[in-house]
Amino acid sequence: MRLLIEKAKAKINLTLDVKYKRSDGYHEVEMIMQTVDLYDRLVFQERERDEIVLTCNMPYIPLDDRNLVYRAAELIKREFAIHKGIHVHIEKKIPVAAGLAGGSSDAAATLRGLNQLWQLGATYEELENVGASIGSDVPFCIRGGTAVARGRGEILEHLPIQPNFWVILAKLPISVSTAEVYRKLNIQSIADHPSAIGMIHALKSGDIQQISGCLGNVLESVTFEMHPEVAVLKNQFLKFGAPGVLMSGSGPTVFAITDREAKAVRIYHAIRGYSRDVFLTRCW
Ligand SMILES: C[C@@](CO)(OP(=O)(O)O)[C@H](O)COP(=O)(O)OP(=O)(O)OC[C@H]1O[C@@H](n2ccc(N)nc2=O)[C@H](O)[C@@H]1O
Ligand SMILES: Nc1ncnc2c1ncn2[C@@H]1O[C@H](COP(=O)(O)OP(=O)(O)O)[C@@H](O)[C@H]1O
Repeated sequence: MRLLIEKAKAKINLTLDVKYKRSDGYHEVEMIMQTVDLYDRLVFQERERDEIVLTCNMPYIPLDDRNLVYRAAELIKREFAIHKGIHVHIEKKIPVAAGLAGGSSDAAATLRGLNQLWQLGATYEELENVGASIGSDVPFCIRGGTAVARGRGEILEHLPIQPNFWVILAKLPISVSTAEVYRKLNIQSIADHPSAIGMIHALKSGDIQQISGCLGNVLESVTFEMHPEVAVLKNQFLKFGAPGVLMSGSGPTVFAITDREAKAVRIYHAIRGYSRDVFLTRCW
């Protein structure tokens, strides 16, 4: 029985803008997405029987078709008419319901992993198309890196840049519903729309002050209103001297960026006094 291991990396949104609410209920977005080097590990092992079996190191993650890994495996089996069984062990490190796309990245890793294990020959583009039916963030997570995401998040423009800075992530012990945050967003009241083009220029320049100045997320104020402690956490990061601080996605994770290792380590230790889930990582 063959065995395969895939990393499923977390993402952050360096910019997140919402243009309008669409007639299908989704929001038209423009976001600069960036993978960071914090990842779940997925171990795939073939089974004799034609079944999907999930196990996970975290007790409260559903192991049935509510899990995005299960849905991804089911989908790829149906799409490619595969009648084989698979056991996927999910070793979670990415906090759940955090705005870091942990579930989406696990689903993307499942599509990549099974494509390889069963030698299906699907291209990244084909996997992105399959992934879009699982969730808006899944297509980006197939390739990761740095990309502009438009549409509901599934229309991707991959950017040939490799940003080089430290990312300190902190998540408070609260869960945020993405659907609820989008529902509560009042698009008319958005005063400051972040510029994806501005961020692309800043990333190309590599200047951390310029990158920091371009960070922006229109969902921040919605989540801050629902959970004021997230705004407090952002202010703590700023007090510790982080050049750029932003909430990722619909939250509640807040991240800080810096190009100096000593500063990153200092901020990491300082913020641990305010939040239990803190990670010192890099973008890739
Ligand atoms: C906000 C973002 C930013 O990257 O990330 P997270 O905070 O979830 O990590 C994404 O837009 C989240 O994408 P994802 O979490 O995959 O969303 P989906 O499962 O497709 O949708 C969950 C729900 O969010 C709302 N939704 C999602 C995407 C979008 N462009 N417009 C929406 O209105 C819809 O109500 C949808 O039913
Ligand atoms: N493999 C998975 N890992 C984490 N959460 C999952 C997974 N599959 C389904 N979920 C569910 O998806 C929801 C959102 O999880 P996640 O992707 O971590 O959040 P976010 O989109 O905010 O980054 C959670 O309620 C969780 O129960």
